[in-house]
Amino acid sequence: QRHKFWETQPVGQFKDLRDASLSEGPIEPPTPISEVKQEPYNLPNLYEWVTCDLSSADTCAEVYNLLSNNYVEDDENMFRFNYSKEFLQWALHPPGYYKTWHIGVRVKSSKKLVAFITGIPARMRVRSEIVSMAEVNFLCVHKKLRSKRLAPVMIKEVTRRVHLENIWQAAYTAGVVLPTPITSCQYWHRSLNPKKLIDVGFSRLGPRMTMSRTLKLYKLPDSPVTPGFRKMELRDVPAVTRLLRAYLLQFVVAPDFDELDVEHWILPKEEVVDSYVVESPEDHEITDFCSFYTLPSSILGHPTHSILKAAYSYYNVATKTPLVQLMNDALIAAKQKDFDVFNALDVMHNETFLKELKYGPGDGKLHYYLYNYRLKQILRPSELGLVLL
Ligand SMILES: CCCCCCCCCCCCCC(=O)CSCCNC(=O)CCNC(=O)[C@H](O)C(C)(C)COP(=O)(O)OP(=O)(O)OC[C@H]1O[C@@H](n2cnc3c(N)ncnc32)[C@H](O)[C@@H]1OP(=O)(O)O
Ligand SMILES: CCOC(=O)c1cnc2ccc(OC)cc2c1SCCC#N
Repeated sequence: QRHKFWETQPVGQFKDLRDASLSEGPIEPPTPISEVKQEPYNLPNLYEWVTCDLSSADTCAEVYNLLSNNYVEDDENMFRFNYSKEFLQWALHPPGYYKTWHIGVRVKSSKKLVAFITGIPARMRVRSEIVSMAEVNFLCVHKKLRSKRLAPVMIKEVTRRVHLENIWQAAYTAGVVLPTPITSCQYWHRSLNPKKLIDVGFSRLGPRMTMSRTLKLYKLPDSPVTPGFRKMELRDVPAVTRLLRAYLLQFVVAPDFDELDVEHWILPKEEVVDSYVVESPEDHEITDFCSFYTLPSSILGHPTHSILKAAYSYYNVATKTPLVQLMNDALIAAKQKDFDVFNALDVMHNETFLKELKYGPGDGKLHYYLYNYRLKQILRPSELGLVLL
């Protein structure tokens, strides 16, 4: 199919896939900042660019409402992601962020926010290369303005603003297939509240299964079983950083986190991100950690249920505790916090525990992309060490 916009972009093109002569690395060289377009791209007349300051409660509320009503829905329109305001501030204010990369489009007359796209800076490792990238996310055009080719303008504008900071690569995910995924991952879901998932129509009672038999199947202990399993604290940041950096080295693409990054991305934040460490009772060494983030979804058109409370597996490292036991404790911790479902992608070592812990495969796929960086061949999900929000 024709990708009229994406065919113009420095991304792996489908026709290149069989051309083994193409080398791995940047597709286009950087250009001098003076040659980067200095002024914003043209929008259709009725609209204007705005930089969204997420530290402003009013602007954050406008962004929240736009996404809450117009962001990603599953193919059956059963759910729509409902990122919270606190989550958006966390996701968009990492160390070194640029306010100018939080880009909105308003209607000139009414000042209504009708489109949004964001970038955050990230130091990424691709094989043995450390590459400064933008992580692009939260691309959203109001439902009433779809199919007007606004998305390519949003993408070109965030690209321009990233170029102005002398960054030439990006990473992003999408549920849609675009030129060209570096890998395609599968979502897996572990029921924590099977009755609610059946009520909303996501799950169905298995054949020869009663509701009570189903509840029993997914029942978990009341508290984590691993000795020394506790909430992560600020004092654990150095140890968790060491564990995570060593663990991520085995993957082809992974973030190059330092202690400041770990403090921002992994330290627990109420209703945003939860993380636990295993502190060995003998020598108080931190041997393992697990983490998950909170991303609720609106349940569309249900008479009694309006919100699905979903936890998403984030970064997990097990060096002494079996990974399956660590991840079962994560399930137990999430159930204690009243989550309805625990979701995980088949990235990193996740496929080693999914079936044993009673995850079921989802029907959606998540494709990962790099902008202006070619990989010689597509990766297996287990070669990917990156989770985007
Ligand atoms: C060096 C720095 C570089 C930084 C930039 C890096 C790249 C960052 C790239 C962005 C990464 C975002 C990651 C992210 O946020 C996570 S993926 C979530 C994207 N958002 C949603 O799905 C929300 C609901 N949908 C919408 O708001 C609209 O449908 C959107 C805005 C998605 C498209 O609006 P529309 O009104 O439905 O469509 P037109 O305006 O008429 O435009 C059609 C063109 O847009 C292409 N399209 C459609 N969906 C796309 C998607 N998810 N990524 C990229 N491209 C996408 C499509 O292929 C076509 O191009 P083609 O003709 O070539 O095929
Ligand atoms: C019960 C299992 O499904 C989800 O948790 C869920 C929730 N909200 C969504 C909103 C938009 C959406 O659009 C793709 C999917 C979901 C999904 S399934 C894929 C995410 C995961 N895991």
